[in-house]
Amino acid sequence: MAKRGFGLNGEQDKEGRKKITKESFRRGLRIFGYVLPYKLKFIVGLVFLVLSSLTFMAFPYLVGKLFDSSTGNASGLMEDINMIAIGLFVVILLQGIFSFFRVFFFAQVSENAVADIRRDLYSKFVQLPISFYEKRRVGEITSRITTDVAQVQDAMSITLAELFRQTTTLIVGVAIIMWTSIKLSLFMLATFPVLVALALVFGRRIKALSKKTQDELANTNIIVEETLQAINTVKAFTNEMFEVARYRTTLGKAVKTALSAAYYRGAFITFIIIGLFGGIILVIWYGATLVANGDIEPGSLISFVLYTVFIGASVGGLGELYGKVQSALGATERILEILQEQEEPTDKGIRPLDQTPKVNGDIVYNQVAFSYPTRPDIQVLRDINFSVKAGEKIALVGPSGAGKSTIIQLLMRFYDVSGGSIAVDGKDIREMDMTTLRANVGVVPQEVLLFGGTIRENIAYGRPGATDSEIIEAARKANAYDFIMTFPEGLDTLVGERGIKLSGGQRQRVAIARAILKNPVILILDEATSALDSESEQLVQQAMDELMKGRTTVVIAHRLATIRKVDKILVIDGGEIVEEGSHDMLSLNPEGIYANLLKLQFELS
Ligand SMILES: Nc1ncnc2c1ncn2[C@@H]1O[C@H](COP(=O)(O)OP(=O)(O)OP(=O)(O)O)[C@@H](O)[C@H]1O
Repeated sequence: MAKRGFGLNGEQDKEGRKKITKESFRRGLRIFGYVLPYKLKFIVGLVFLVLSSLTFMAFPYLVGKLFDSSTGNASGLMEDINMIAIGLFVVILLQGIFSFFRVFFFAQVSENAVADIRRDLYSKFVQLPISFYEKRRVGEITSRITTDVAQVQDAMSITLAELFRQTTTLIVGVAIIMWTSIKLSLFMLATFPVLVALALVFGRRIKALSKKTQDELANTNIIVEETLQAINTVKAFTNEMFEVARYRTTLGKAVKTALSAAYYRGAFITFIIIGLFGGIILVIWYGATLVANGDIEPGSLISFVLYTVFIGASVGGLGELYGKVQSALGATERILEILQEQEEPTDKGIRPLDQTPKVNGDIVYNQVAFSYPTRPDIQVLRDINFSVKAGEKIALVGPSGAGKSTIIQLLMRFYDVSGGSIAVDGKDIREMDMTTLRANVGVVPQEVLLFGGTIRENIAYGRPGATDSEIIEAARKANAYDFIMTFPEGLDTLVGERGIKLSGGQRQRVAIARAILKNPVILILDEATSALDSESEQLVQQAMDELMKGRTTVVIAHRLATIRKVDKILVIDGGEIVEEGSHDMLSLNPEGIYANLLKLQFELS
């Protein structure tokens, strides 16, 4: 299936950066809706930002005056060296204090706002329909909640403040130097910013190359991971040397890119030393001639040079920030795109299962046709007609890929039918409340995935809030209690990635216990394809029989021996019902697919 990336429209580059246009900026600002609840703190942070930026600008001025007073060129308050030095300390102290509060308040705003964004994204994720996930890679989706949100957080806390600080430095700095000496300012502005801009371009190239180096190194790691994970296969095919050669080739590429990055890095350092410092020397040289001619005071030259460095740094900083703003806009756009997706019409409140209305359990499929949204060109089901009365049990059998799982996915409204209708208790499920529908259906899937946590939590997932005795009762009925009690921690045994690994049959019994606890009217049993050993199989089967009692049940059967007792068997092939009837009836038709499947399984076993 073709997976499609998302959020990367024509205007975004490979790294997800967005061109800054008026429109993209306007849209990007929408994310600031999340700042609104914290606007007071944001404004306080902004005030501290202004204060810290302005005090910062007083520093070069005072240093110049300090120099002037030492050479007797100052007058008034600025005559006293000690006073100026104290003034400098005060400036630095204030700057330090202001910066602390700026960081403190902005962090409060960004941390809270970002947590709100994450919460909304996650809540959106779990409520989006399955079809949303079919079109996207999980990695891409999770990166919305991790990388993209982190970028927005950066933008709210650091980038915004830096943008403001650098712009103030630039504007106020240029105004002050202009006021100090127009001639020297024009000279400086004609040289220094150009050099800084050049350094910026240079820096970008280096960054791109280091990224390429990292990507190539990552490629070499993929080989290591792949081969080590499949080391048995590598050895079985005696492909050790083939893998070594493959690794060596990719490693060679990474070294080549790393070296060319190093070449640029070296050149960059040379450029900084010669170019940028050369630029400063030029400014000092021209300034010194102005001092010699009596055009400006020596102290002013010192302030001037300091302002020049500040201005240069802010020009460089703004260039960096431009890239960051672009990335943040791209990230914002991708986040907003998800937040605007249409979610499933499920209940938004938490309603306990026992307060959900119960259905009767009559199911009718009427001329159901279906194509998956990702593959509208392939018709997976056509003209499916069958009915199951409340409490009846039916089985779906047929070759792999026939459409059995699809039929039951439609019952849970993971997808809507493309044609025809499915009714429960005579009502089209599209008109039913989705939460009520799903709350009435219990599933024991083919591949049981347990959540990381205890066995108790995993069983209780069937009905959050179930009491201990209910959980134990469910585990007993599911034939799971005995094996659970063989673990020293019993129900508190951890399963999942960091816990104990349960066998296929054990996992199934936990899933059955979960379903028993849910106590659904309609039950879907998707038999495991992988064979269980006969003892485990018997325990699972007993548990399933217990679970089926009194429920409308649809079994997807792989082992025909288990479905002799069902009321009706539907044989599915190529998306259609090709045979229908009881076991006794179908097995009597020697030409029939069911009879043949039976024969085949009998011969195999
Ligand atoms: N999410 C999906 N997107 C697109 N096509 C799908 C999707 N899931 C299944 N299909 C296709 O639909 C057809 C029916 O698949 P389905 O899983 O319903 O078969 P099945 O009878 O349950 O098979 P099995 O017994 O192997 O589980 C197959 O051709 C499959 O490739």
